[in-house]
Order: sequence, then C-alpha cells, then structure tokens
Amino acid sequence: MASTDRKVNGLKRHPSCLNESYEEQRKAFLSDEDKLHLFDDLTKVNPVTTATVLKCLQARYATEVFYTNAGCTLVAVNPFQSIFYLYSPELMREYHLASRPRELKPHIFTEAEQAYRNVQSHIEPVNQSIIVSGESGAGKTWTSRCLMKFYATIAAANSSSQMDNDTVARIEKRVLDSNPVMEAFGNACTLRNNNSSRFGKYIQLQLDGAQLLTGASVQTYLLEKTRVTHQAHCERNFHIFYQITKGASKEERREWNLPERADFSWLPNSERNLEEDSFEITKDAMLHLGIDSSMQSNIFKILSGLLYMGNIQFSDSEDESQPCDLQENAKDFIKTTTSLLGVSEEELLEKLKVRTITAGKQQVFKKPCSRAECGMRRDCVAKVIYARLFDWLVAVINRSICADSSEWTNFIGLLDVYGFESFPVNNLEQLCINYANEKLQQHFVAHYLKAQQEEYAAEGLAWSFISYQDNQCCVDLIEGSPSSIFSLLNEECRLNRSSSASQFQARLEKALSSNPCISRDKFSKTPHFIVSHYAGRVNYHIEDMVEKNKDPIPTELIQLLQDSKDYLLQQLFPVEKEQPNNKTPNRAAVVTVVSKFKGSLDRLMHILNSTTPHYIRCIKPNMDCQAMTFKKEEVLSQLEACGIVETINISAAGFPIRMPFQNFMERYQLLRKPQPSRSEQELYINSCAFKNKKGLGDTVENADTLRRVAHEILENLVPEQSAVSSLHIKADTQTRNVLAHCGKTKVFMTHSMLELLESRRASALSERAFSIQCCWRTYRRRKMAKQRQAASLIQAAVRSWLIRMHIKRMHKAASIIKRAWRKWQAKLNALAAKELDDTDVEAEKYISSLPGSPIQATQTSANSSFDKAWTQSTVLHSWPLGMVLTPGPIVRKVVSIESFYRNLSFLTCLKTLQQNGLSKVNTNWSADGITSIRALPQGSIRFRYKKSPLLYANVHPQHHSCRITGFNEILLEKTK
Ligand SMILES: Nc1ncnc2c1ncn2[C@@H]1O[C@H](COP(=O)(O)OP(=O)(O)OP(=O)(O)O)[C@@H](O)[C@H]1O
Repeated sequence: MASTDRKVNGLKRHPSCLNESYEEQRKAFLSDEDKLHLFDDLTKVNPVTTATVLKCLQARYATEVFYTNAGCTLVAVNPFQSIFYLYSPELMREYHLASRPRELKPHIFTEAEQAYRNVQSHIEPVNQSIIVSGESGAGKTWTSRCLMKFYATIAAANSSSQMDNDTVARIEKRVLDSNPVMEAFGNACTLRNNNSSRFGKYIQLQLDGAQLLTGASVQTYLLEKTRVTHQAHCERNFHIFYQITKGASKEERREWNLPERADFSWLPNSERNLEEDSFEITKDAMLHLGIDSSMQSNIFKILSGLLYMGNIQFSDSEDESQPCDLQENAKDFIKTTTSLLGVSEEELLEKLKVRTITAGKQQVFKKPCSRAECGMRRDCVAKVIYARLFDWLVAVINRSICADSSEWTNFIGLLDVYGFESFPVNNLEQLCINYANEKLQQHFVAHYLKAQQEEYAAEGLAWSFISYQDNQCCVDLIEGSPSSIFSLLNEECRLNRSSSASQFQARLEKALSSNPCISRDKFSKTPHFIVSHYAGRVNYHIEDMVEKNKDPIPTELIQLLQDSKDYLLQQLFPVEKEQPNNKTPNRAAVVTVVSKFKGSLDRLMHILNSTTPHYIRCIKPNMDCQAMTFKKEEVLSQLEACGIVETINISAAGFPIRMPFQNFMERYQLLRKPQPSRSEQELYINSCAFKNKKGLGDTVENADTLRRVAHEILENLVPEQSAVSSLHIKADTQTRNVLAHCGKTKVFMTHSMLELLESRRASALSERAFSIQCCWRTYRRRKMAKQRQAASLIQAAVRSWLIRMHIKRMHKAASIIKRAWRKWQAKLNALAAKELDDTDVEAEKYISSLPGSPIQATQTSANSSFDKAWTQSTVLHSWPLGMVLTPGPIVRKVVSIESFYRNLSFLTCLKTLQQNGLSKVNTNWSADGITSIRALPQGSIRFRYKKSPLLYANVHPQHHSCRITGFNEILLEKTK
C-alpha cells in the first residue's frame, strides 16, 4: 500500500509543499513534545502526516488519554486496562446533559450523544449508525457494549414516569443481557484477542417519538461455525463449551454426561482459565431473556452431545468398498452422543459412514465414505447444529428485546463487525471478513471523501482536491460482475465439477488478470491468490475454498436430525412439508456461503446508506494486549489501513454537515436578528410554496435570497469574518477557522458550527417559550379578571331580578290578602251588623231577665249586691284592640286571650259608656256572664284597669275551658 506521506503528496498541491519548510514545520511541531498530548482533535495538527498523528496519539496514550477526534471520526486507542471513571454513569450523564458535548474531552459518549441529538433534532437522515471498526482485539465489542450502556443510562434518565422507568429498565436489562449470551456462544479466545467476536453484529436500538428506548433488535453476520470443529493452534472453541465443562454442577454433569476432567478433542486449551468462562453469568442472562432452566438444560445437553461427537474417530477401512470402522475407544462416545442428541445410534453411524447419492428422480445409490469423508460428515453435523442453535438464540433474543414496529419510530444502529484479518493461512472465512471490511471502508470513503468532494465541486466551492485511496477496484475484484472472485467461486459450486485448486487458480488469473488488486506469489507452490486490500495484502489459499463455499449438508444427515427425539433439535430441524410438484433443486439457484453473505451485507449497506453514520476507529496499541504499551509500528499500520490521514485532511478543510438552504431556513430562521423585510418574508414564503410546488416561481432569485439570509444568520452567530464564507474555501491551513460555507443550494458546516447553531436555536426557542409563557400568563390573568367581573355583573343582575320578582310576588300576595281581608272584613261587618240588629231586642230582654244584670242592677241601684253577683257569675275577657270574641247568643261561653285576661267591672264601663252616650252598647248575658258585647263605637274608648279593692276580684269564679265556637267582633270606631 502506498505510504500515507505519498498520499499527502497526492493532494493537488504544488510539489513544493513537501519542501524544506514543510519538513521544518514537521520538526518544529514534533519538537514541542510537551504539548503534543493536548491535541484533542487531529485536524489541528500541523502538518498532518502519519508521523505527527502517531506522535500525538502516543503522547496522549502516555498521559492516559485514549480518545482523540480525527475530524469526522473518533480514534479510540485500547487502554487494555479497566478505567472505571472513563465509563461511569456520572460521566455518561455529564456528556448527555452538556449543552455542547463537543466541547468536552473526546469520548465515545460524544459520538453517542451526537447521534442521540440528531434523532431528537430530526435532521435528515434521522436514523443513525455508529460504525465501530478496527482489527481484532482493538476494542470494538468493548466500545459497542459501552455505547449500549450509555443509551440504557440516558434512557433511564429521560423516562419521566414510573411506568416509563420500569419499561426502560426492563428493556435495558434485556438488551444488556443479550451481550453475555451472544458472547458466550459467538466469541472465542484467539491468538489476537481472548474474547474475539466470531460473528458480526448490528444492533438497532429502537426509540419512540420521545426518544425513549423501547426495544432493540440484533442482526448477526457470518458466524465462524468451523471453529466448533477446528481450532487453530493456541486458540480455543467458543466460550460456551468451556463454561459448561468447567461450571456445571454435579447434577448438571450427571444430566449432560459431563464428568470432570473429561477429555474432548474439540476443547483445546481448556486448562486456560479466562474471565469469559463464567457459566453463571450466561445462565442468568439467558433466564432474563426468557430461556428457562429446562430449555437451558436442553441447550447444554446438545452442546455436550457435540463435544462427544468430536471424540468419534474413524479408522481406515481395509476394503474401500466397505465403510470404515469406528476407532475402538469411540464406541462409547457414539453411544453418549446419540443419547444426548436423541438420535438412533445405528442410523447416525450408518449415515456418517455411507453417502447416499440420488441420480434422477428414482435412483438412489449408497457409497461408503473414506475415513476423511466420515470425519467431514461428522463435522458437518456438528457445525450445522451449532449454527442453527446460534440462529435460534438470536431469534429468541430478538423476540425478547424487539419492540412492536408501531412502538418505535427511529433507531440508532451499532455495528460491530470483525476486524480486518490476515493470518499465515487465510481461506474463505477471511475472504468474507475482509470483504465486509472493504465494504465498510467503501461506505466511509463514499460518505466522507468521495461524495463530499463531488458535492463541493457541484456547489461551487473552490476546493483543493485531496486524493484518497478508493477501494472500489478491490470491491469489484471480490464481488463485481460479470467476473469476480465470488462469481467464479459460485460458478464452481453451480457446475459442481471436480476441479483442483490449481485449476481454479488458473481460472481466476485468466478472468481477473486486468484487475490490479489481484496478484500471486510466483515462488509459492500452493494454489493461492493475493488481494491488495485497503488495509494490506492478504494471501488466500485456494484449497477447500470451493467446498467451503458450497457448505454442503447431506440431506440424509438433516433427515437424521429431523427424526431426533430431542425437543430442541426438532425445533432446529423442522420437517419441511413436501411440495406437491417438487422439482429437483435448480442448480443455478444453489445458495452458497458467499452469495448468502453478500446478500446480508448488501442489506446492511442499504441500512447504513439510509442513516447518518458516525465512525469510531479502534486502534490496538500492541499485539500482546498489554496495558500502557504503545508500539509505533503496529499503530502506524492500523492508521494507514484506515486512511486516517486522508480523513483528517478532508475533515480539517471539509464540512461534514450539509443542509439545503430550505431546511436550514426552516430550522434556523429564528436565529435571524433583524426581522426580515416584508419582501424577504414574502420571498421566504414563496420559497416554501416552491418546495411543495416544483416548477413555480423564480427559483434562482429565491435561492439567492435564501443564501443571503443563511449567510446573514451564520455571520450573526460567528461574527469573525473568517468563520463563514460564501465564496471560497481552501483545504489549507489558512482556512482552518472557516466553520461554514454557503454553496449554491446548501449550507456546508462543521460539527462545531452545527453544535453552535443548535445550542443558539435551543436558547432562542427557550427565550420564545418564555415570552409565550409570559404573554399567555398575562392573557390568562386578564381573561380571568374579565371573567370574574362579568360573573359579578351577572350575579348582581340575577340577584336584583330575583329580588324584584320576589317583591313583585309579595306585592301581589299582599294585595290579594288585602283584598281578601277587606272582603272578609266587609262580610263580617255586615254579619255583625245583621246579628246586632237581630239580637238587640231579644238580648235586652234576656239580660234584663238575668239576676244581677247590670241593667237590673242599674235599675235597682244596689251597688253592693251587684258587685257580688257580678263577681260570682260574670267573667270578662278583654283585649286591647277592643275585640271581644264571644260565642253566639245560644252558646253561652266567654272566650278570651289569656294574657289579657282581667276581671273587669264591665258593668261600670258599660254604664260609663252608656251614661256618656258615647256608644250604643248591647250586651248579651247568660248565667255565666257576658256572652257578647255589641257596641257601635262612637269614639275611641280607653279602658283603664285598676286593681280591684275587692278581695276575690282576681279569682276566676268558674273554670270553664275556653272553646271557640264562633266569634263576632266589636268595632270600636271613633265617631265624629
Ligand atoms: N476501552 C477499554 N478499556 C479497557 N479495556 C479495553 C477497552 N477496550 C478493549 N479493552 C480490552 O481489550 C480486549 C479486546 O477488546 P474487544 O473484544 O472489544 O476487541 P474487538 O475489537 O471486539 O475484537 P474482535 O474483533 O476480535 O472481536 C477486551 O477484552 C478488553 O480487555
């Protein structure tokens, strides 16, 4: 690969750029060693060369600073030691709550927070991807795990209600629990990394409209299933096998037939104890994901069966026409295997040793297999069981953590794929892994380098083009059409012809000779080809490549597993229903390993292309996984492989954020200080209308206005002249301070400018919100005061109306009463008058006949006898109004009001009255006393009561109960 310094040469600069002054600059920069660790963004390094970049990273590593910005990517150097404070929940919250996280120290949390804010701000494309790359052991899995923890922590912090909190905590637990399970089944100890992921994964964290974590989904790529049966020297099988053999309890050992210290040929280096061997953590996590202990037991039983299967060894058959035999000690192993897998012992042996060949529709041949073939068939069974078990686990995890599609709107994807691999012997697996890395590099190049520069040119930016290493040629070599390595491999599988590795090499050379990325070592005798990847040259061995690509699984072996009595195996190998007119499989449609992998990778790239990418480049500082050891050569090769210098150069001068004027105005219009003039406002409105109605309006004029306004907004924000340019931009050091540029149709800006814009927008929005709140409160206060006033008015009106109505009713009632009273009075008067007239004569007679009558007394003038008789037989009742209620003339009873009860000497009174001629008085007398007095009043009468001098004047002579039986009245009216 060309050296990076040469790539810097590739910039379309004058060659004199690399003259003495450049060298002096470099020396001067490097001489100031004390300050090198302060460069937290490599775009500030001057000049940008691999040497200067490397020095900075080394200086920072020495001061325990592991993250450094490199323009649009973040460089993460693996510390190989646990640094708690670097990933503490407090630090996560600090980055989350910071108004401008980019002003904090570079960290993976800055990238995570940026992605989260992008989702919040709905800047297109809203969905985000964080692509973590780097070679094996560089820290990709660790980084992805930390990112997941970060999102889980901030999701918990953001949930407002208790219910939200519980849901988020539940999802968080499950999402985080998916890690130990997937790592136990998909990671293994390799020469480069004790916990190396042997599969690629893309995790989508699903967020709802309020950016709350509602679920997640996992997609996996190309599990290295060959590791189940073949482990390179000093490497190990998947962690789970060691976990069960080391961590099972006595009971479990009995159940799974796993005695302690049992020897398994597929379990090399089991004497090494690793942190990853913790069985309890895996079981706990499985439980949380909904895999109960009986299902777990079922899984581990199958894994134990696979371990025993590895011990089944065959010996050569003496007669080729006869199937080969089992080795003597393998007989017990096959028994245990079949009992653990629930399959028949005879059938398994038969199908491992004898191949079934179907010719045409009817003809079936049986062919005994060689010892090697038997071994391959055994491995094939183990690999297919493990691969299906892994897929089943991923499906269970997804069922447990995935939210319903209606519950989430956006996602943040975390991609953790295996890093670039180059071993002494590389085969199809490495080709696929390196192809995936090429595709990701291509995505990076396309997104940050190629597309950016093309866009700058289209938008009229005076751009000094930077040459970069475009890996399109290598990608074409691997997957291109019509001829590529993959197409030729697939063709071999489709034709199913017997061809040797050398023949395939010849075919490759012939078909792909025009591609500069393929070559071969003329001195090597083993069939191979060398591919010049962006990260370096890799020598691939051709032997077995075609066969691996076919990944043949003999149907009879699948049938055997379908017939298993084991519950889980039945699920992993369901019996497919026969299609009525089932044709023999189309040869052209044979699904090979590479075609399957290419398909899934294409889908992944499609997702990545529709998201906003964020890159984290993990760097491994030394191959021995030692803390605080920085090996320059090893880091240098990684920096070169990921094209860090080009990235820095483009990022330094470039603008990763691009926003059409229209979108820019919609979002940041409110940052404009002077209010737009009417005509401009109209133009803006027109432009909005234009967005909806293409083809209308004067677009050029609109674009000019929008550009002018956008420029004005940006200048208001960053008053320094150099910070915003609407004319030219150069990829040189003088224009480093330019933060934004207005192109023909778009605003180009740096991340820091976007952050500034966003923070100003947030404060402008909060100011406006405050004003709106104030206005609203004033309006509400006024409205309430008015309402209160209106209510009192209404209340007063209603009250006065009610009173008026009441008075009216009272008046009405009073006049009715008055009328009735008068009527009644008149009637009584009439009655009284009539009665008076009728009884006059009769009464007089009667009274005079009464002994002791006053009249008689008057006539006899015997005062003393009168008094006596009167007091004995007469009771007088009187009352102030001068009314005497009496019974009628027939009923002789006196009725009176008690309180006014007085014994009066009525006769005296009456006499007085008569003597004075004041009134005409008629009295009715009875044996009991006066029964009625009839008088025609001729003036006001005043009775004066005096206490009688008589001894018994106050004594009621008779105690008759008073009964009202009728009444008359005396009207005492003043006569004129
Ligand atoms: N930030 C970190 N802090 C402390 N240790 C780390 C950090 N990153 C990585 N490591 C250490 O490095 C080891 C390898 O990291 P990791 O497994 O993440 O590498 P990888 O890039 O995923 O490798 P592979 O591609 O093989 O899966 C980890 O087991 C861990 O011990």
